[in-house]
Amino acid sequence: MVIIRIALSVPVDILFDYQAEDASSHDIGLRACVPFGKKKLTGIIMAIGTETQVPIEKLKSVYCIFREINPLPPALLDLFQFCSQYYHHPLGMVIMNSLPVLLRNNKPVKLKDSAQHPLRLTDSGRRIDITTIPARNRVARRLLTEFQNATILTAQQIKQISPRTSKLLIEWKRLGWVTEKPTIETSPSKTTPIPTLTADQANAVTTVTAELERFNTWLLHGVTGSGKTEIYLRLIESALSHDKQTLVLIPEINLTPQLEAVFRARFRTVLLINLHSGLNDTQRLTGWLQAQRGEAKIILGTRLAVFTPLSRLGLIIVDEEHDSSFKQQDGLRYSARDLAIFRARKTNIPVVLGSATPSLESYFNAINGRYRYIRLASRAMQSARLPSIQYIDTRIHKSQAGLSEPLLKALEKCLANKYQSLIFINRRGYAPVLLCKSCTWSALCQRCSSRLVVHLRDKKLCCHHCGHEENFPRACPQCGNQDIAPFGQGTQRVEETLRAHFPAARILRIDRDSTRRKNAWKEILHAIHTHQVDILIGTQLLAKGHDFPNLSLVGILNADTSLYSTDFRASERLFAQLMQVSGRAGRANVAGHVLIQTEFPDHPLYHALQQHDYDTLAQALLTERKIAGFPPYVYQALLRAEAHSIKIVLNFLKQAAHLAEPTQAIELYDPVPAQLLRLKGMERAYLLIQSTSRKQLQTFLAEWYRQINTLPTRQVRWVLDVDPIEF
Ligand SMILES: Nc1ncnc2c1ncn2[C@@H]1O[C@H](COP(=O)(O)OP(=O)(O)OP(=O)(O)O)[C@@H](O)[C@H]1O
Ligand SMILES: [Zn+2]
Repeated sequence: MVIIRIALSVPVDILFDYQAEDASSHDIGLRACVPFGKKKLTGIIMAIGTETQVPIEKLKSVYCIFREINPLPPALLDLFQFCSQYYHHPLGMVIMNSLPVLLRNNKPVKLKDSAQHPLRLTDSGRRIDITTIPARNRVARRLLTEFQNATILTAQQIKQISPRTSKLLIEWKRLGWVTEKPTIETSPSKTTPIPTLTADQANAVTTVTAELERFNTWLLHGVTGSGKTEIYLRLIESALSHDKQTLVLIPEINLTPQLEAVFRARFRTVLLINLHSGLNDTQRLTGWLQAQRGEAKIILGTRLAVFTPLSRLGLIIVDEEHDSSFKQQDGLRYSARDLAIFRARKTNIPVVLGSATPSLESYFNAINGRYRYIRLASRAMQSARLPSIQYIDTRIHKSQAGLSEPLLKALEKCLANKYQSLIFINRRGYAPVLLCKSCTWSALCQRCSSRLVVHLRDKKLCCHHCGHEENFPRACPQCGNQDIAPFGQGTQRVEETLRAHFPAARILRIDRDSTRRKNAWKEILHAIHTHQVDILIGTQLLAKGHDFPNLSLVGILNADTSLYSTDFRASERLFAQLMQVSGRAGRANVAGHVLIQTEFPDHPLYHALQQHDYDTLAQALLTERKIAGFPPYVYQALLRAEAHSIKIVLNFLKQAAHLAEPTQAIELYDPVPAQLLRLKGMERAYLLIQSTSRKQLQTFLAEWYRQINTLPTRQVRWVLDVDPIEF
């Protein structure tokens, strides 16, 4: 009897056995559809055997095994296993949630488009003069133009240009203009000039390339504008020359257009896919399959892309490795950066973590020799220097609507010089709220323990935690006072003030609202690069990764709000963020200046920032952490729980704590309510567990997880959060 053992997306961490006479060991990693209770479910075959614990009369037969696409490779199955064990999350849920939606349902994959090979423009195709095609052949003209821009087009992309191209393409293939043959031609295109590496860059490239064949975690710590992207390009080029794939992980979908354009321009003949969260189901499946088949050579993506099957993986790059977006904040709370390191180790290939402001964890590992450490101390462009940083003491310089006189003066000067400037508003824990000054009533969200944020433009109050929206009240609901006004500076308020002050300036506000539309980012970036904008106003979205050559002045508002936070990571984050946003200034031929409004100009964090001195601050923070017993000196996990009332939650956590058998190596703390107690109508609390030994913590968690699962938890939702970064 042949038994297949399947991982299904159900909240119990076991494999399920089914009979499947036609199965063989080649089927491991394939999808199979099986009966499950009254339902049909599709899961992944993890093992094949001849024996089962299930009584024969209860053993059911598989409906079918889907063999139209290749099985998930063993290395990927290893990654899933590790992920499930390390984060204590059911294996089937780990796997199924990482797969493209079209692979999760009970149907075979329709391979019509995704199976077709992408087409590549040949040299003779490139030489065709577009004007030789009659103007009335609009489809032909558009298609050729697209090919001449991108060189490689997938079936999907071609279909988007026009659904009526098949005849045309048959003809073009016959003429030798396009071909299905993949190329491993890796010589970079001649059209974009390739810079000569700086000494620091050259050193980085040589050092890593010398060890492309084996696992190492490299921390590439280069100041803002030091040209880390160029290093990535050279490393990718090396990987390509061995016909290997590179996985590039980035924190934000907003950063992809810029990076994608740079990569495409450099590697015109190579298939690059972009697996971000904005794709539709078919696009995602297509890219995923091209990656699995090894056709896509460069895979660019956010967090989830770490789970892409890659048959010829040779290099992983994690850009902006310090960014908290790499950690998933619900469900399976994985860190894509940490999984990338695991994956690289298993595959025996290098993983490069790049940042101007490494996380303290990575920095700690680098100075201890666990990671290999590469530093880039200066900016890549000869003319570029790190910006000058100055503080505006807001106790002396009073401000109008948040903007002080010296900052307004500096903006004026920048405008006169025709340079761009950026006003950055630190939003963390600070946004404009509606306040009644006579009775101190403020507008609260009904479902979360948070204040509603004022959106001036559409006269709405919004909850930034659950998305709830309501209209402005006419008067204070508590005392009837009609004079209720927004309090605090949001991006919209600052925009209004600046517009009034500089009526001729072209001002662009960038926040979640203004970037939601499809292609919004592409248009914004285009506007900035073609200098259709004088002043940018934005929040965290603008802080990272961008390269705007003409940006000279950065003004920072509300930084102080994070200085004295209770979160032990607040200083690290604030420093990273300020260094990143300051780093947008003066990256090319214009000098950069940064002005920070603060009430605490003498704070050590600001001192370090002014000196661009990452090390002094990092060392100081590490010392603090060591004394206080915080990561990276200990390893942490949270048991997070939520229910309709905090009493139920705390009760559950106490029961769970009771089940635990802490050893000497494990510290178990009392349950505490979360800082944001109510979220989307649920009340939340957590319990902290920590240990100086990661291994012991894991052993403890595995046993404890098993026991918590035996508790009656009908009213409670709970999850283990390993290596939590938010409390
Ligand atoms: N060797 C070089 N010679 C001249 N210019 C270079 C060189 N390398 C990179 N540059 C240019 O320097 C600028 C900054 O490079 P890049 O955006 O890669 O910096 P970065 O290290 O990623 O910085 P950040 O961490 O701030 O994102 C870019 O405009 C890039 O084209
Ligand atoms: Zn809410």
